[in-house]
Amino acid sequence: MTVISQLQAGNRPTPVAALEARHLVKEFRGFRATNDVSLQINEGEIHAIIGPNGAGKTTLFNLLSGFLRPTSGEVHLFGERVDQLRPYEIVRRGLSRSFQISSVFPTMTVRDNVLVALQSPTPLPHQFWSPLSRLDALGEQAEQILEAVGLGAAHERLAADLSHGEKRQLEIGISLTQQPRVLLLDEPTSGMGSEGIARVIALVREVARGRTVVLVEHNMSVVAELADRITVLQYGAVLASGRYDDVRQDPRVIEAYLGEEGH
Ligand SMILES: Nc1ncnc2c1ncn2[C@@H]1O[C@H](COP(=O)(O)OP(=O)(O)OP(=O)(O)O)[C@@H](O)[C@H]1O
Repeated sequence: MTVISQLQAGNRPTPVAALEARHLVKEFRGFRATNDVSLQINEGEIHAIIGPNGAGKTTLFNLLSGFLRPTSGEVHLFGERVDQLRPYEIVRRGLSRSFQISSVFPTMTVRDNVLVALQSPTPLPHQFWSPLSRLDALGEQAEQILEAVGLGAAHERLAADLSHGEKRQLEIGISLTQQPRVLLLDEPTSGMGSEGIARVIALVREVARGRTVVLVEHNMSVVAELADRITVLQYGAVLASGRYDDVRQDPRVIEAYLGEEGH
């Protein structure tokens, strides 16, 4: 390494870890679904977690968001250890997630779905019993969120009548009600056609402004479009982690996963 390159490397600002896994292990009756996973997700980045079916992506998401307690290891959110906290306590600290299985109430309107989420006791418990003026303010907030996720024109529709893609947009809107600094998205484009996928890519870019996004995603062109860095899981362990263009050339990754997809 030359002096100049050393200086350049030295001058690079140290990235701030938004979310960090340290030697995470999760065992289900002796089976290791998560096997010594350490990874750092930097503030402001879009980070994709990929891997073949059964590689442990959902389990890792559940560990990062407090829906599962690790067998061993730690999770840190902005430097604070959170792996022993309950999911709502983690939400209060700035992490929110969407689910592969829909969290939308089908018999309510799109707007009411967002309103209910805005009134949930997290992150501000005193909002639960709100005076009417407070509800007006929440109504405005709901409209802004719907606008942001591209559902501004759909607010009076029943959630059940939304297309699959629109439901995913609404789910992202619901996650945004908690004003997360870190947003976890579980397969945001699953089951979508190319038009829906293009819309979700644009939406994720939009919501990623000023926040950190971690997504589990099977569609490699979506990953290539969106991710600053990726982590590849295999058999519960990290196979590779880094910039997409570097990781996709890793022969182990090509063999384990990307090769299957013809990339
Ligand atoms: N609650 C559980 N009890 C027992 N085994 C489990 C449990 N949850 C997950 N597993 C196992 O852990 C492994 C990882 O599962 P996980 O759902 O995390 O993988 P994944 O990468 O998300 O898969 P997919 O891409 O198919 O959604 C699988 O072998 C699965 O059967």
